[in-house]
Amino acid sequence: MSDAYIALADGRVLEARCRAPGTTRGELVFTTAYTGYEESLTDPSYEEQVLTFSYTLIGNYGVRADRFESSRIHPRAAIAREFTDEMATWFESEGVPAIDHIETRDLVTSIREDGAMKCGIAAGEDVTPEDAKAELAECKEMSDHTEIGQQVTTTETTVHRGGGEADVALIDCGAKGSIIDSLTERGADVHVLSCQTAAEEIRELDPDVLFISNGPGDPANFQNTQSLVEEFAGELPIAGICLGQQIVARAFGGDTEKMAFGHRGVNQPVIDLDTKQVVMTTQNHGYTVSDPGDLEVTQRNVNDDTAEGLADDERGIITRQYHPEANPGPHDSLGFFDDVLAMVDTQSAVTAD
Ligand SMILES: NC(=O)CC[C@H](N)C(=O)O
Repeated sequence: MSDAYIALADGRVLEARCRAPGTTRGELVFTTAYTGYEESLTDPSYEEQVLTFSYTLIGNYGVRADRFESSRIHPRAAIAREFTDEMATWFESEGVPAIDHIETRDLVTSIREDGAMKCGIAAGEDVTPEDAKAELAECKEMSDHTEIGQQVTTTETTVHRGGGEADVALIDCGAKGSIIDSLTERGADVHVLSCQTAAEEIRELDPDVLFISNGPGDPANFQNTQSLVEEFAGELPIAGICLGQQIVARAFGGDTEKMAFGHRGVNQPVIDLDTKQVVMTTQNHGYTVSDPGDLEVTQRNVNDDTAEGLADDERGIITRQYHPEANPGPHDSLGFFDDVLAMVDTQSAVTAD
C-alpha cells in the first residue's frame, strides 16, 4: 500500500510517497526550472495550483528564508521525483502536502498533451485512492476562483523606502518580494497597496508610477485593478509584470486567453522586436495576451510567438509577461526596472516644459 495518491482529471490515480501529509486539490502544472525551488514555492502566482518539478532532485542546495518571495508556500501541494528531507520538513511545517517517488516525466508529458488539469492529492497514513478522487471532484476551474486576488493581496498599505527618488504605487495582486527589492535598489520608494484599492486612495498618494504586480489565476477576475489602469491611463506612467501585463492589456481594450500548459521555467527565450536582442527569462504563467488592444507588442516569445512585452510610449505604458526581477535569475532583463523609472523622468520633463 502506498501512503500517497494523486487523482488526475484524465481519470488516472497514481501512487507516490508522502513527504508531507494532507489532502488537497488544485490545477496541476509543471515547471522546468532546475534551480529556484524556494522562489517558485513562495511565488503567490502559484495559489490554487499543484506544482510539479520536472527537475529530478529538489532541495539539493537547502532551504533559506532570504530566498523566499513571500511569507509562505503558495501552491496547494508540490510534486517531485525526489524531495530532500529538508524540503519535507519545510512542507510539513507549513502544512502543505508534498509527494515524491512518482514518475514525473509521465506527469509532465500528460500535462503537455492534455493541458494543465485538475487534480486531487491525498498523502499520509491510511489515505486511499478514493480520498484523492474526492478532492479531485471538489476541484474548481482556475477561472472560477473569482476571489483569488483577495487571497494573496496585502491587507494594509506598506511602504518600502529606497531613497525617495520616485514614488511607485505597487498594486499587489500577489507580488513577488523581489519586484519591490528591484525598485528600492534603484532609489524608488514603493507603496504596496491592495488590489482592491480605490482610485481616490491612489490620488491621495500622488505616486509617480502605477505598477501592477504578478499574481495568481485568471486576469479577468481582477476587475478592480483593471479599473485603476483605465482610470490612470495617460495620467500616470503604468508598468506591469506577468498578471500585470495581462490586466493592462485588458484595460486597453485587449484580451487574454488560457494557454494549454503555460510557460514555467527559467530559460524561456524572448526577442525584442526593435533591437532584435534575445534574452533568457524566468516565466510562470498559464494565461497569455491574445489581443494587445491599443498597445504595441514590443517583445515576443521565440518558441511560440506569444506577447512578452507591451508598450505605448506616448502614454507611458510598459509591461512584461515574464519576470524581469530575475529571481532566481537569469539577470538578462533587469533593465526593465530602469526603463520603468526612466518614464518618471520623461514625464517630469514633459510636465516642466
Ligand atoms: N506570474 C503571474 O503573474 C501569472 C499570471 C497569471 N495568473 C497566469 O497564470 O497567466
